[in-house]
Amino acid sequence: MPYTILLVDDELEMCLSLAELLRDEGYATLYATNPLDVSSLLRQEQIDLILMDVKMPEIGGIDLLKAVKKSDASIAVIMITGYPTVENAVQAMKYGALNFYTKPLKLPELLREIHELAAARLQHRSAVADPSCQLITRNPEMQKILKTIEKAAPTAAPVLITGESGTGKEVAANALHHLSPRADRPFIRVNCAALPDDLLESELFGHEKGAFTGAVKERKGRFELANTGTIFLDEIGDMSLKTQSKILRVIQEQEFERLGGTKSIHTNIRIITATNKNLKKLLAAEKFREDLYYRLSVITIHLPPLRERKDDILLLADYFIEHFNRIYKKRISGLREDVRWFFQQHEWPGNVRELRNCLERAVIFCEQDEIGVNELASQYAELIEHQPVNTYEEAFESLNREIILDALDKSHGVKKKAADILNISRRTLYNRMKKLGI
Ligand SMILES: Nc1ncnc2c1ncn2[C@@H]1O[C@H](COP(=O)(O)OP(=O)(O)OP(=O)(O)O)[C@@H](O)[C@H]1O
Repeated sequence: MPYTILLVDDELEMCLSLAELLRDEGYATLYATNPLDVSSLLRQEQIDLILMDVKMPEIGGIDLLKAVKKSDASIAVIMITGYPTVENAVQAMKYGALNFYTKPLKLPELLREIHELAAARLQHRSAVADPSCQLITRNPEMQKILKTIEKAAPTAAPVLITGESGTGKEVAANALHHLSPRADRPFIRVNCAALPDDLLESELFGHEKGAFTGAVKERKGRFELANTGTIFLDEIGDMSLKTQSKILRVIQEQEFERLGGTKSIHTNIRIITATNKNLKKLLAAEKFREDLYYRLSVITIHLPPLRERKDDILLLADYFIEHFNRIYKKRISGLREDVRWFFQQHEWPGNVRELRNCLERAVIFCEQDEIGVNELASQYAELIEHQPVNTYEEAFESLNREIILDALDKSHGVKKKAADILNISRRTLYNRMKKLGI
């Protein structure tokens, strides 16, 4: 998607000449001569930057700036005026404008600033498109979680992510980092369950030479390496009370010492934690410090298990098939109907990870156009075989009906949209609806 600039000025001439100039520079442009049109444009288009006149008859630029920032703080705004006053410039900066230009415009300066803004935004977008931080979903609960991630990301507030193993906690942590102003700083993950206590502490805080047998030279810990960036403490529920108290101190004082050291090391990091344990239960059993829990859970995100968001199963399946098609140079078009049906019935105890692994294997073994039972690992093939045969047709039909009705509901009855949601052609949708008597 190109970098899109919206021009808001009551002088049409000004809009047209700037739009042409910016288009020549490779940007997509839109313009509004009436500032009252801006809110609907913001809803319809993905706008990256607004160049806004300060003085307009319908609504003042400063009020419009406030409204824009309230609706989406990530949109950059540059104010332009023919009548500069110190008060206006101060107000513009106060409410989040990036700069304040006076007419006649110093074009080279303005263009340079726009190029820089566009480069940063496009780099940020490609980081967000990185699969390690892309949560694929169409589930309404998960959509709310994506909104929370977007809101929480620009802050430095600690985030606690809970959910069963394989639900995407690490992906969410990655997204939080990549959407934050720390995106180009380190993102350091530590699996707190993987190491015994002493080793974990040395891993987290580093050690001085001779701190313990085997510490032949000094070593920086993960907190030091993550300085100015984000540290992601995974499986926090498995951490000992002793290590918990040390983490609490880092949060409270933003300082720590290496093992065997006396010098305090100052650190500026954002902490994201995750666990698949029930921390409330650990609190009750006094296995997790309450004070630390409250420090870590300023923002909490709970990722539901895959069985509670069945509408994501086929979407994720298609996504993984595409992904592994690229890796293994295959051209598999999808799942055979009986496998699709089974995928929606299965409980997926290993959640998205299990689905991903299942499909990686299937793509490797598949020699046909679609993945059938034979390409699935034996445990799945057995499960499919043991499905009661007489109810299969019925169950399949009722499930199919449910999925189609759900898509029609989501698309407000627009069949083209429903077909897009289901990732099938409009003709296939019509045929299935006819067959099911919808
Ligand atoms: N919504 C999603 N979209 C795309 N990929 C996903 C999604 N959720 C999970 N994954 C993929 O599933 C796998 C497991 O996800 P992840 O490692 O984030 O889970 P987790 O909750 O951190 O698991 P654990 O508790 O075992 O560490 C990863 O390969 C990840 O890329």
